[in-house]
Amino acid sequence: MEGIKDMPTHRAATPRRLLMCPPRHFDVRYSINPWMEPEKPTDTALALLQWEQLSGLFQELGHAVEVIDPLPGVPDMVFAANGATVVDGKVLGARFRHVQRTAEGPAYLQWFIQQGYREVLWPEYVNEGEGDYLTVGRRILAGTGFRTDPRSHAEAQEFFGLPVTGLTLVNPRHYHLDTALAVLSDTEIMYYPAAFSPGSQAVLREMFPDAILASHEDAALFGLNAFSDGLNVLLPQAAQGLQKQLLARGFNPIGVDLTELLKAGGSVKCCTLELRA
Ligand SMILES: CN(C)C(=N)NCCC[C@H](N)C(=O)O
Repeated sequence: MEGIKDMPTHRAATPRRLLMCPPRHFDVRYSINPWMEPEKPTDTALALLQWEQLSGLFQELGHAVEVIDPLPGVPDMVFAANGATVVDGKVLGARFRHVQRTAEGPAYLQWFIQQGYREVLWPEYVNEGEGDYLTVGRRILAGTGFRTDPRSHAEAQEFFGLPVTGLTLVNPRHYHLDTALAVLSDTEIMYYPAAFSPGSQAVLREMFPDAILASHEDAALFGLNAFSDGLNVLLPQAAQGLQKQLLARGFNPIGVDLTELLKAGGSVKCCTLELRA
């Protein structure tokens, strides 16, 4: 079995600080990704209930959850992961590709300023926060292809002073990096190879030869939109195959029902912005 002897036998959760935004104004009124079908009904109360269950679970697991108030008129603001990228207490603001989400960038940035964050950058180029920037140990993986401008990758590298590796997404159903790849620990990831260009697949194989590879079925169920604290991995309930793979590697997979939010193309990770001190 590939590299199994090198895998950690004892895993531990580390407490995190997370920012979330309740979906009080949740709706699907426009379509900017293939998951969004505005003609289908949505249930805001159910979205809020599912979100509260996720937030409650994080707290039961020992994580601190901060909350930003949702603005009316921007129903996708629930997807806090898109609101910024925070590493070493530095905040790279988000500049959205689509006009429907433009107001979210300044709203999130203002929250950080009000909270006393001092190193805050309003970006020059489009980037959709942790939707496309995922931190693995002291490296950052950066998506492009649908949302984040590739020129933003150099901007992020310069701002954070950490190596940034660009990865190109090629399948519109995986329009953000965190729909196709999840970070499990400081050295481990899981991903869906077919979501990436051939060159980016080769880069991922080179960097993470022992990564968990998701099946087409699990990736299509948004199974890679997951949050890990190093032990517990919260992911969409339906992604059963990934849950088995995670168990076999010593993680504790926890299935979560966020089906209402999935109507807008988001799930566990999308709702969760990690505030890295
Ligand atoms: C992984 N993350 C953060 C996300 N995938 N975010 C969900 C964004 C959904 C929104 N309707 C959009 O299309 O922007």
